[in-house]
Amino acid sequence: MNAMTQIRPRPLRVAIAGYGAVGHRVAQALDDGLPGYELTAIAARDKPRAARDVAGLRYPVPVVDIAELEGLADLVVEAAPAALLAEIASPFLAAGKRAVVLSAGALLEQEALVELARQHGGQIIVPSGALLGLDAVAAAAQGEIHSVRLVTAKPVKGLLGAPYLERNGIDLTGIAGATRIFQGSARQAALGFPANVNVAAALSLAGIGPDRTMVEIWADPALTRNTHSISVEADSARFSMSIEGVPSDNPKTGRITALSVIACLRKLSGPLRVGT
Ligand SMILES: NC(=O)C1=CN([C@@H]2O[C@H](COP(=O)(O)OP(=O)(O)OC[C@H]3O[C@@H](n4cnc5c(N)ncnc54)[C@H](OP(=O)(O)O)[C@@H]3O)[C@@H](O)[C@H]2O)C=CC1
Ligand SMILES: O=C([O-])CC(=O)C(=O)O
Repeated sequence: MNAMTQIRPRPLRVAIAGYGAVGHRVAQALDDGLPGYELTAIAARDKPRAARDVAGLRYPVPVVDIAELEGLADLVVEAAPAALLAEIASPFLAAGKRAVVLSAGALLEQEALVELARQHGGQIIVPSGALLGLDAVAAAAQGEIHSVRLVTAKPVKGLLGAPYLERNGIDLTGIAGATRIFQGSARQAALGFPANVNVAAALSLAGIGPDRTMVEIWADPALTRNTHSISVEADSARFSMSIEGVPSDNPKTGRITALSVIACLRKLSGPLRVGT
């Protein structure tokens, strides 16, 4: 081979598990072209419906069951209901591959997945998702963090269906103003609101863990955006930040969540990497 020959690495094959608000947007970005990546498979619950949509992509890919994804890809983006996390991520991690995990709350109860990744040289990547500031929290965690607090406020329809509401007989439909509906640890928040506050879990994993990260959840009928405010006290810095996310087609999920996955993929493969 000529010493000047350039070997172009083959693109990383990406599978998307869950073709809802996040999966759909990430698939679109991959189909439009993300340098270093190639979309190769999608898992959906309603396969015929997803296949009809996927047929409209520039480069349609097979729509398959979750169990088939690992054979078709080097990395999986998990964008499915939280209960499916282990089923989606385990085969990839056991094969030493990477899993980008959106259902961060489920990860708190699935510590075996981290061990699986460790044993086989795989990696679980939790993107910033709908939150901000995880870079600063992770940096502060290299010193001593005294406290981390998250206050989440969502429009009522961004919270409906959460098991915590059902368990506690909380009916949000008639509330007149901003109402605090939960206060506790990130671990408790993840259990009670598995599809609503994955941000709390991600924050806790970046910082001082799910039992010391404190969370409040508010329902506010006057809000139109999913709002998350974090405040951190550490020996290196004190900071507070807020984000007002525009809901996506799924009112529970901010639009920025899928964009965070796309940015995360770019960061994993690009020649310039900015941020912790
Ligand atoms: N980390 C973060 O910051 C954030 C995380 N999230 C989390 O990200 C995940 C994805 O969110 P989002 O896209 O909004 O959720 P959606 O509900 O819009 O999409 C999930 C998709 O998974 C599909 N699905 C259900 N069962 C299966 C199955 N067995 N195999 C394949 N697909 C299946 C659903 O299909 P169907 O609709 O037909 O049931 C749906 O299309 C959720 O867990 C959400 O809580 C969301 C926002 C922020
Ligand atoms: O999108 C959001 O605002 C946050 C969200 O749903 C989650 O953390 O699960």
